[in-house]
Amino acid sequence: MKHSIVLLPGDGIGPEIVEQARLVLVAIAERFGHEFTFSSQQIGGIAIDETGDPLPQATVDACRSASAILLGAVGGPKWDDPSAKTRPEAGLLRIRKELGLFANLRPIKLFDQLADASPLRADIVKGTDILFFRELTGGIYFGESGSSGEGEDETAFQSMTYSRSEVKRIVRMAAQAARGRSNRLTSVDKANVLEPSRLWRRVAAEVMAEEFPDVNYDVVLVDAMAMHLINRPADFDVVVTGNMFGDILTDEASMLPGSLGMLPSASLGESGPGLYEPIHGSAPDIAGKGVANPLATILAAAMMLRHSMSLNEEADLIEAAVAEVLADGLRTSDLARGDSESAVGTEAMGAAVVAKIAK
Ligand SMILES: NC(=O)C1=CN([C@@H]2O[C@H](COP(=O)(O)OP(=O)(O)OC[C@H]3O[C@@H](n4cnc5c(N)ncnc54)[C@H](O)[C@@H]3O)[C@@H](O)[C@H]2O)C=CC1
Ligand SMILES: CC(C)CC(=O)C(=O)O
Ligand SMILES: [Mg+2]
Repeated sequence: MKHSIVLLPGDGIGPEIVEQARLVLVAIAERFGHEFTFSSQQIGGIAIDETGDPLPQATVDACRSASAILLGAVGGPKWDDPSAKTRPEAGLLRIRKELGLFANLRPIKLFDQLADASPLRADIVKGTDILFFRELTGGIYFGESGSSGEGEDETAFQSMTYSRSEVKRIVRMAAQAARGRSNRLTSVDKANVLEPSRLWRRVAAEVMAEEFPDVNYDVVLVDAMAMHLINRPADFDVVVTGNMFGDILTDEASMLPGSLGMLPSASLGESGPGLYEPIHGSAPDIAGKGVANPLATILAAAMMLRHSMSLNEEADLIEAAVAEVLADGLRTSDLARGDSESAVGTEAMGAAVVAKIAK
């Protein structure tokens, strides 16, 4: 089968990890006789440097006509000047909005082989298998913002807005997914304080009562959820929440499997190409050192095969290959926990996964 894949390597470790995922996709194509074509486009800081725009029109055009998009990460200290006209992160927010990618799926799944990699006790993290649905094109990240005044009077604001239809579509998608899993959905909000959360809670309850009465449904406040996640993670199945809460809770949840470097995500809309990326950022502290963990991006490539191309066997094979390399004892330094001497680098980890697929 033919598929065109747009690569958006971005900044920092982005190019290093996307290259390993590309090599894994090449191995899949060879083994199964598919034809994947790759086209690299610019986004983020590198795009600002080259074109002045973190999301050049050529990138948007290429993404629109692709089968799927694989992104590394954007951002870094070079572009952090608070007075700059634009930022790398604006490019990522815009591509999500332009393509209507309102649902960000972030699976938090434990590899048994990594039970010792989590900073939490093995008996707590055991059995963790959560699928987060983070709303991705609304909420505070897209709210009206501005600043005024000077000196001690200087003030800045960013508003949080959610509409009925935005809540409905993400809750529906999450509830559908719950039906295919353990039939449990938890909605996370801050309805005790925030008006958009109160709308979220009301609309979510309506959708669940009217369309999904068979799904076990509950609601949890976001501050309590932050605690429950590290206290009893195995109690959750599908979780649906807003843009910022989902962003923060999933970085926290990355400590359950042991590292931010292990968590992939899929950003999907009603139709059109999906965008796949690790949940982490551009990790400027390790960029260029060849030590970044490529597994989150490789697992994002597996999600791409499953969700955008219906290549389930191929996706399963990538996930099995990752499990096998971990069973063989391979660890990048983020997973090595105090034993970074024996850790392998980005390329060695990617090559090990490729070898399992090619065999
Ligand atoms: N989707 C994206 O493109 C995102 C971009 N960012 C941007 O990334 C830049 C850095 O942000 P940070 O707060 O440092 O978050 P980060 O996620 O880049 O890094 C946090 C920590 O995790 C480590 N880490 C992340 N990914 C890793 C991997 N694959 N292997 C090993 N270690 C890994 C880093 O070395 C760092 O110590 C900022 O400019 C931020 O805006 C942040 C989050 C998401
Ligand atoms: C715009 C991004 C930097 C937000 C983020 O941290 C994420 O999507 O994980
Ligand atoms: Mg984030």
